[in-house]
Amino acid sequence: MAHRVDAPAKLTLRLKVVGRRYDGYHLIEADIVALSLTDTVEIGRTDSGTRVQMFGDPPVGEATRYCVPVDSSNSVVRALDFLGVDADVEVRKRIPFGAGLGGGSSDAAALLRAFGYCGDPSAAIALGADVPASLVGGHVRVGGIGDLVTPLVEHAGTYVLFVPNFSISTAAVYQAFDHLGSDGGENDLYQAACSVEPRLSGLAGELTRRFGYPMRLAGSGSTLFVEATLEDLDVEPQHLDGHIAVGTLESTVGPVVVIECHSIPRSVSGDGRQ
Ligand SMILES: C[C@@](CO)(OP(=O)(O)O)[C@H](O)COP(=O)(O)OP(=O)(O)OC[C@H]1O[C@@H](n2ccc(N)nc2=O)[C@H](O)[C@@H]1O
Ligand SMILES: Nc1ncnc2c1ncn2[C@@H]1O[C@H](COP(=O)(O)OP(=O)(O)O)[C@@H](O)[C@H]1O
Repeated sequence: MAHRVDAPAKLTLRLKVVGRRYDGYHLIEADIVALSLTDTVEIGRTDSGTRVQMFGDPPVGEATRYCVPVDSSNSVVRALDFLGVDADVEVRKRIPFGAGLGGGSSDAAALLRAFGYCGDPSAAIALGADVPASLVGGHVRVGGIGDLVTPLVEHAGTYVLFVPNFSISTAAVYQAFDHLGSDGGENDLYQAACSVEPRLSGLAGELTRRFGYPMRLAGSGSTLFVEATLEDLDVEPQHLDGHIAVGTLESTVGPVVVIECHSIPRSVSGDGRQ
């Protein structure tokens, strides 16, 4: 019988780089919330080795189906290896990939949860920097390189995410940070992300002028976000999908997918520990 679990996206509300480790990884302090924007991971038994399939739910997830490999680099395949089990897994993607929303990490964490993983969340850092935070779920403070996770009092927020049609490499952003440092804002990676992808600052300026809200950067990008509703921004949703509302808008750097979603508590997004 198949077992189905949600894999929530995450939103980094604040990120400080506080140092660098011997191997070049960055030590961070970040506040992260789990979101009602989710992938769905369906796990079935197999008699013939692991099989992973990705499906994309339009309008947000469809590109992922073509762009995310299902080989040994896929976070789900890596999570099965980590557990030492085989399974037949179908992932329905709604979380845009490479957008700083932690979709790959969350799929891996969902799989660990589904198999009843009860080891130390920090050990799961081997699967990706955001996996320990995804395992704990809800509103958390993250330290170390992403491996030290402290649950925080739940934070109820509604957010509008602006997802452009370009992604930004996390590794390139951290590398740029080493040369540029921070501009002192709430996300230390903003200046570095804009240098790796110059379209980002243009888009942030354009959206700020259009909606009157200062744009915030999700993690290493490319998603920009505000704490507001689509109604506050006077944007009409074109598609309602459970706990999210989706629209699109044109910008000078191409189409932008607009998603309204809200934070979800640890009791439904993580391992439930308080
Ligand atoms: C910035 C954050 C904030 O939550 O998330 P994203 O916005 O990318 O989702 C994380 O630190 C990223 O998470 P994630 O994108 O999963 O990183 P990984 O794939 O594990 O690492 C990609 C690369 O980023 C660099 N890296 C990652 C994490 C870290 N603390 N220091 C680093 O220097 C390393 O070069 C690594 O090879
Ligand atoms: N299950 C997965 N879902 C999404 N991306 C994955 C997955 N497995 C591996 N990846 C790879 O991880 C990279 C980062 O994707 P993702 O986790 O969605 O973004 P981010 O790290 O920006 O939050 C992508 O380039 C993608 O090819």
